[in-house]
Amino acid sequence: MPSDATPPARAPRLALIHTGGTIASRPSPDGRGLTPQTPPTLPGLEQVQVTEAQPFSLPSPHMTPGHMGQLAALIRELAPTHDGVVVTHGTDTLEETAFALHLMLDVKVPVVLTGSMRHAEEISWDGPANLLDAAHVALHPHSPGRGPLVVIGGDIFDARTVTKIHTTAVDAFGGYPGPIGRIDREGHTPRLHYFAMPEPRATYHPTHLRARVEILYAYAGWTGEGYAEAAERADGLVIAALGTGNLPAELLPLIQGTEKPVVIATRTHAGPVLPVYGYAGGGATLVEAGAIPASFLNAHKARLLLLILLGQGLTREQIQTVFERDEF
Ligand SMILES: NC(=O)C[C@H](N)C(=O)O
Repeated sequence: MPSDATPPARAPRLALIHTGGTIASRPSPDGRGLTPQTPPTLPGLEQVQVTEAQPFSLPSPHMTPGHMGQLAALIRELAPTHDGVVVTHGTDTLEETAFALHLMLDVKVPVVLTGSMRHAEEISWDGPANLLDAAHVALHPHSPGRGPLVVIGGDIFDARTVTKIHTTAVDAFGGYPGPIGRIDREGHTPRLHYFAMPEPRATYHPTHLRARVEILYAYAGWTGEGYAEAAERADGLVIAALGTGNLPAELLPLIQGTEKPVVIATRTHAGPVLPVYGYAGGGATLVEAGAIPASFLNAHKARLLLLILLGQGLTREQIQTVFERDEF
């Protein structure tokens, strides 16, 4: 063989992990409604070597932090021998799994989550296009270093900010400030653009994911019903508070009396929690009472961060520092 002969480029290797969701669902034969049954087939990627795995097949409302930990372990195992990883997942809790992986995984190859809003027997079945887009994104040279990504309807989201914004629409995902990239196809050729450079991020290595963290949802007229019981049985609380992180006055003494970490997120769909109001229950008084602002994380992502930090054995003060410095 001549010495300058270049070996043939090897086929890209993609790990495709199925976990269930509508992308794997069909109407069940007994007429009970949609249930996960058959994982989708990846269309039109002949030159790619695909390894498939199905650690479980769940509707995503059945996902738990334990499943997320199992998925993270499987991705760690597959990543060294693959160029990219795609995870198919139900859309209801997809953002939670994406964020848990974001916090726990430091693999070098891109990890991309996708799902579908319509099932395989519907006319507008969006599974194949989302899966193909996700595979292209996972194997694209500009994708590494961005943490786990979510690809739906051609939009590429990061795990920190993505959220499900519609219960039925095909473009069901959004979040503030929006997609970090976009994938389209010119004929069969993918065209991918990112709108920003990758950023460094902190990862965590919890020894367990069993901490009990509960979410309480604030509303006008809440006088703290359910708070004492939740604070008693949980290891930490997250409150989906009002506006910039404010609560009715009755919550202030309850938070003052809680030793366990209490994180204040907002039920408002965009923007940070900021301790600016000084009336009883205003954000400034809650922080003074020891509550931890969730920055721009929604309540369910703040819950996962708190659960992971508790599982790593961090103290209340260390947890506060992670939230304060946006170390996620
Ligand atoms: N579109 C979907 O995947 C919704 C479904 N309920 C799930 O999350 O499993």
